[in-house]
Amino acid sequence: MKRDDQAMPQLAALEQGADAGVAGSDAVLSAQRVEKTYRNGTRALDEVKLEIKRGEFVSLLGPSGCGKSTLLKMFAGLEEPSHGHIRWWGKNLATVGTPGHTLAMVFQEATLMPWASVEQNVRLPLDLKHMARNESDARVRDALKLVGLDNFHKVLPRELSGGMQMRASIARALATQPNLLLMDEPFGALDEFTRNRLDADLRDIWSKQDLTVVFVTHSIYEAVFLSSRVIVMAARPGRIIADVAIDAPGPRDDAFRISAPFMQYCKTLSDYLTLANQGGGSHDALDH
Ligand SMILES: Nc1ncnc2c1ncn2[C@@H]1O[C@H](COP(=O)(O)OP(=O)(O)OP(=O)(O)O)[C@@H](O)[C@H]1O
Repeated sequence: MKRDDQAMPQLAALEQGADAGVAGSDAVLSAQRVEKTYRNGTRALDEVKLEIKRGEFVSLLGPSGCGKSTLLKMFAGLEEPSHGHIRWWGKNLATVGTPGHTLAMVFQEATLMPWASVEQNVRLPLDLKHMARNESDARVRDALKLVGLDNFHKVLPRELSGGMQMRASIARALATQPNLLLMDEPFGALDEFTRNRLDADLRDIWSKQDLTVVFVTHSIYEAVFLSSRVIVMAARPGRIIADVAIDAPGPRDDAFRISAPFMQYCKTLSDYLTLANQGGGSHDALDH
């Protein structure tokens, strides 16, 4: 496919990053020529090269089956690459969990214990670490406040709406004070209004903390609203076809959702997704 680096500067940047090879000192995550073939022969990922820096909010966007969840699971250490390797803070998985190098994952389902209160659910990972009660009390209180559930400590999950259950799930992750938060389509099952509110709150939480986020989504609008950078993937085999910086000035609020830059970014990502759905974009760019 013909390429035009003038029209698609982000692609040139993507390739520079990939060619740099060794992750920079502020790299939280780096995937170096990562491939994944499952036991049944499905080639889920092909030569993924990606570096994510401290403080970025990166969305993985692409059609069903392009390997977004597979890549996220590898970032969480839940799957191993068939080839290539992943580095966390420039090191191997053994460093994860050391101070300043902690990660947490939020899944599409809230996965709360139904018999336990919100507070007990959020405390669970801290109890598993045998954290002193006064410290875990403070962490649970702060995390529930951050997600807007301060008045719901004693409530059972079934008494909460889907959006509030997801808030509790995010609080459970935040209570561990992660430096890296991996989120696999956490708001995909929610109605649009609730999803927009949670997106706005998540963006707010991210902006106030030393937090790097990798977020899987199918939604162009959600990706543009949330992200500092969107990675577009295509399927069969799963691969990265574009790396788009979302450099929108000003606050990301409801006005941003109807602004000209927002629409322009959506158009750019939509063009890439069309290319992905047509089976194009083999580690390469859209023709303009
Ligand atoms: N455990 C597995 N064993 C075999 N194949 C798998 C496994 N997990 C995923 N796959 C396949 O790997 C490919 C990528 O799947 P993955 O779930 O990573 O894609 P995705 O982009 O997250 O899709 P979706 O948006 O539908 O969740 C798909 O073809 C999928 O069927």
